[in-house]
Amino acid sequence: MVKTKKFILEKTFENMPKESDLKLVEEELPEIREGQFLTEAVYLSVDPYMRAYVHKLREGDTMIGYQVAKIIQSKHKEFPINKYVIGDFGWQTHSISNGINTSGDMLPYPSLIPDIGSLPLSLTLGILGTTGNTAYFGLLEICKPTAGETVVVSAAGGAIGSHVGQIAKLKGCRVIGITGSDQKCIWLKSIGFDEVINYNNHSWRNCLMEAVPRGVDCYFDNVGGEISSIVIQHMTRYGRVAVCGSISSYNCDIRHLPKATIIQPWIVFHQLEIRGFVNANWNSRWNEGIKQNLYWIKEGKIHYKETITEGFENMPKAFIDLLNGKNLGKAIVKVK
Ligand SMILES: NC(=O)C1=CN([C@@H]2O[C@H](COP(=O)(O)OP(=O)(O)OC[C@H]3O[C@@H](n4cnc5c(N)ncnc54)[C@H](OP(=O)(O)O)[C@@H]3O)[C@@H](O)[C@H]2O)C=CC1
Ligand SMILES: C/C=C/C(C)=O
Repeated sequence: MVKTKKFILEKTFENMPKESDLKLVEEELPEIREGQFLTEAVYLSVDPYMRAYVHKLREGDTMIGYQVAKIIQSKHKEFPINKYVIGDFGWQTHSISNGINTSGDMLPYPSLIPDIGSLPLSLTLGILGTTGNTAYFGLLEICKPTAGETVVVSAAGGAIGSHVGQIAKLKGCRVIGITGSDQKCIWLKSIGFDEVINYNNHSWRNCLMEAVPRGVDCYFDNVGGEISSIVIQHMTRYGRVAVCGSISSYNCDIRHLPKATIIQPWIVFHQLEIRGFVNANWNSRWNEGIKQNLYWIKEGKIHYKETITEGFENMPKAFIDLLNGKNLGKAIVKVK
């Protein structure tokens, strides 16, 4: 009999989650049946959507999330023992799966991890997985940047933002990142961003104006709220906005969202295209994104960082750290 450890939602989050909202419990798993396999988690992904989607959970439910896991028992011919799998197994150490996605978000998981050579398996949760493909398809298919254009990306020091900026540079664009700390600004400059603005600096709006003298052609929006309203006011005619996320609102009760500057006049008179998207939109091209990002990493054209927290029991801390902006690049928990 195998025991799993898992985090359940003890208390629905109010504003910023607290560690006490989550409870670590143990549960005995049954023997696997024909068509099932048993996994042991190696890396857990730590993502903002866990906060945004938590309203779909009831108290007592296992927290949602993706992980890289090793198959330790199998009665499923497509998921053999000792292989590694990416699965929507939630915040738990051991899981039984029948190979079918149960989270309902339509990403192509569970699936065996792709061949990434000697690179760390954790990358398949980040730059060689969902965040990598979100950056790749969101930027190229919605913003459609062309050489010489100005691209702004918010949450630039995070997993998706840092990747978006580098792809835009590869396409010949001028790239401005907006992020929340000087340490992140320094790293982003070192990997090729033309300008990086710390939104915690009170003069950040002026810095943005100076950084985009010809206006913003493309905005990759990870944060929403006032930062995005300000960027959108600086867009050029026919500018394109890819709305990837709105993390500035995730900790707010939907009835008490912060007010942001009205942007409709700029949308109308500059004839902007603003489009939201979810990464699963490109499921049919999923491997194309992975292959391209792998190629860029191997060629040294794209750089990445991971913030790895050790220990399954530290998952709540890693999650709260992410919401507080403490991660540089992709946030991951290493189980052992
Ligand atoms: N549409 C889709 O298919 C997907 C969308 N997403 C979305 O993409 C965005 C980025 O995700 P991801 O790269 O995984 O996460 P990140 O690695 O970017 O981590 C989140 C970052 O957001 C920033 N942040 C937190 N609170 C605020 C705030 N109030 N205002 C501004 N910035 C804030 C912090 O950095 P800082 O120091 O800069 O404040 C933090 O590090 C999120 O909005 C997420 O929900 C993610 C996956 C798929
Ligand atoms: C599909 C992921 C969405 C967010 C909001 O993170």
